[in-house]
Amino acid sequence: MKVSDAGLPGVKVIEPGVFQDARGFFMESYNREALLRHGIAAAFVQDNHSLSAVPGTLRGLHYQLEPQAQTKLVRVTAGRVFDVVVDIRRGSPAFGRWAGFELSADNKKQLLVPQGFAHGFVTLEPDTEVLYKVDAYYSQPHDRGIAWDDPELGIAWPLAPSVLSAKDAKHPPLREADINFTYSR
Ligand SMILES: Cc1cn([C@H]2C[C@H](O)[C@@H](COP(=O)(O)OP(=O)(O)O[C@H]3O[C@@H](C)C(=O)[C@@H](O)[C@H]3O)O2)c(=O)[nH]c1=O
Repeated sequence: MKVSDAGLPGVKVIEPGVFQDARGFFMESYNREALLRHGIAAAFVQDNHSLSAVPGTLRGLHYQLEPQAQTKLVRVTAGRVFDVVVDIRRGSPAFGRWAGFELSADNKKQLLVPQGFAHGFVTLEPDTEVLYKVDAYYSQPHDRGIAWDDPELGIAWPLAPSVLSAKDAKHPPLREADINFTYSR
């Protein structure tokens, strides 16, 4: 397993070791001890799985408020996404900065999204399936979003969304977002 820093503080790209043979492949998609060796101590409590049928489906940008903030470990098992994280921890030197990563069933890369980051993705292929672990349970009252097209974020999505939920069409820009994360170095 290879773990690399990925442009924003605490964001990491994880590349599991993949064993290919005549049957196909085998990999450990999650190993708590191996992640601990890289300082990733999140105690995951829930696994999520979504299917987006149409390329250009955009989900995001989502986060949960404290005390239900979530670390997310995101991967793709079918298709391909452009996955985006935004640092929304007030006081962070990277506040408002975004980073984007291609995650796919082929590259098997995983993205570690720390608490205090908004997260979203646009699918680049039909029938794309995204799986992710979270370390706090879903809580609808803590569920919040930021506009995917906030001009102050200036996210360079590789394609314009063709499918967006009614909820995701109505999020405020970061400047007006409800945020209660504290940044500590
Ligand atoms: C996220 C979530 C949703 N739900 C329900 C609420 C709703 O009825 C239905 C669909 O929810 P959403 O529209 O919020 O699903 P979706 O837009 O896929 O939300 C997800 O987007 C990505 C980008 C993330 O980062 C995730 O944390 C999550 O916010 O599923 C749960 O029961 N548990 C959960 O953990």
